[in-house]
Amino acid sequence: MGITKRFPGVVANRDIHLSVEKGQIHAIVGENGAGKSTLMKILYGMQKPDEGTIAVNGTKVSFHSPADAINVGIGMVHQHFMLADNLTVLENVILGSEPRKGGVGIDFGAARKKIKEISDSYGLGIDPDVLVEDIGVGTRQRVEILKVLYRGAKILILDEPTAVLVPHEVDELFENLKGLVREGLTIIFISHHLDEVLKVADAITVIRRGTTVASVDPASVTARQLAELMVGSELPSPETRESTVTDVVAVSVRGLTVLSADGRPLIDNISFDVRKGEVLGIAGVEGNGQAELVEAIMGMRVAAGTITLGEADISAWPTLRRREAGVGFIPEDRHRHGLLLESPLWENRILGHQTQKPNVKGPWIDRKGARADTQRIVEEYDVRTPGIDVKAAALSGGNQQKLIVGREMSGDPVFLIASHPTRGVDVGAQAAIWDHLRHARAAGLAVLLISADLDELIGLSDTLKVILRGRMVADVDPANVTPEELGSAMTGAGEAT
Ligand SMILES: Nc1ncnc2c1ncn2[C@@H]1O[C@H](COP(=O)(O)OP(=O)(O)OP(=O)(O)O)[C@@H](O)[C@H]1O
Repeated sequence: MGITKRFPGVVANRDIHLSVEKGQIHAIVGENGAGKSTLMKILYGMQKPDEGTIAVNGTKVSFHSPADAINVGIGMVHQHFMLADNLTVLENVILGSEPRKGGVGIDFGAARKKIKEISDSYGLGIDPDVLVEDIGVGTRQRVEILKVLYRGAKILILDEPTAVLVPHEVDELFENLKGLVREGLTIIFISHHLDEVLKVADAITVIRRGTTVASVDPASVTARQLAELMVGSELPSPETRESTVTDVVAVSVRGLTVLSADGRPLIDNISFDVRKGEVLGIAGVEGNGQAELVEAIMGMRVAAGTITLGEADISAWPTLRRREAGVGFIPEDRHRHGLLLESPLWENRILGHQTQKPNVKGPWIDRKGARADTQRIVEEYDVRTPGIDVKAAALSGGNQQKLIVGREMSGDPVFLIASHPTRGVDVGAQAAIWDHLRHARAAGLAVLLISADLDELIGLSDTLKVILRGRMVADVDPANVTPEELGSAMTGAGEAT
């Protein structure tokens, strides 16, 4: 009640009132920077509010750390899974809260029994003894949920839980969530996917500019009305109408192969062309080689095969030289590869572009040029920030993403690798990014698009390929495929063997 949280120059939460009923699925929606994550971090003890109170089951609580939140039954499932691949499900689940046997040693038997009980009673279908590296994305997410339940959570906070799932996994997740609330648990989740919110939520709270602006009954609103409540704009569509594909090959990849440390092919003999004015979409369940493909093309990973940009064989070039030759890169992990979180926005504008205009004049960094161009990106891409001197860490996730997209589309790249370009951005910003991509494409940009948002992938792509276990296994016509059909192709259903 009355939660307020200030950061220098911003009020992230202003007198927020949120009341979540036990046994319900409660969705939190709002545009980028509205204050959703801040509110969830406060509820999970990661941040302290400046004002306001939290009550759980009628009792006022005060959190100093997530441990305090867990103690009163609040658990959080983060968007980025935090599981160790080389451990089993059981080892991952008990990590940090291992049951002890007689004071020494871990009581694996007790842990296994408890995991089985939780899995059975909520229908999660989890085998405690498999290695995490051998299970798919949907199962990993259920393991994350189980991990939180194992610690006694009765209220689960999920941050954009469907971002990495294919359609049938989304349906499964929703079934699981419904099962959890039937057993009396409570779910709070953040999502930018309004149609999904309407499908699964019992109640919706809309946050705008730091404060709660509406509590909505999902049965009585449409996705369009919800979008209007959030951002005051209409729901966009990614659809690309006219083709701008030319005959000129911008990028040609031949026989690209990437091996793992133990010699397994992560990318197996992949070849394709991207022509000027073409968006080549790659559909695949996360972890099927997309990351390695992109890193190989960017020169961040050793690979066999050839990559030709225009007339030049760039296969042996370092990353910076590839960028200088006109390759733009919107990375999947914006924190690891996209931004220096502790540096101000204008320095982040220079990152990866430190040898290019407007960031340099002769041999020197041109601070004035970089600052002016950062200001331009902030305006053109609607990056909500108190200024260009704040640290990148101070921006909300969606606004960080807009900054990266703006930077990578600057300087007229000839080839853009866009990995999940609109992940975490709200519907309004998504429409703006789609427009920028379409314009650049019409002007001749070649784009390699990787996205878990299948509507986006189908809508923007001129050509669409499916990647599975490091190989391109199918070509799909984006004009005639539904997200459900594409989802099945991605999981290998119907794959000719
Ligand atoms: N550590 C921080 N320091 C300074 N400002 C911050 C910090 N964290 C968040 N903010 C600011 O608080 C506001 C709310 O951010 P928050 O991350 O809660 O938004 P959000 O609704 O989760 O957005 P998104 O959908 O983009 O993830 C934003 O203006 C953001 O810039």
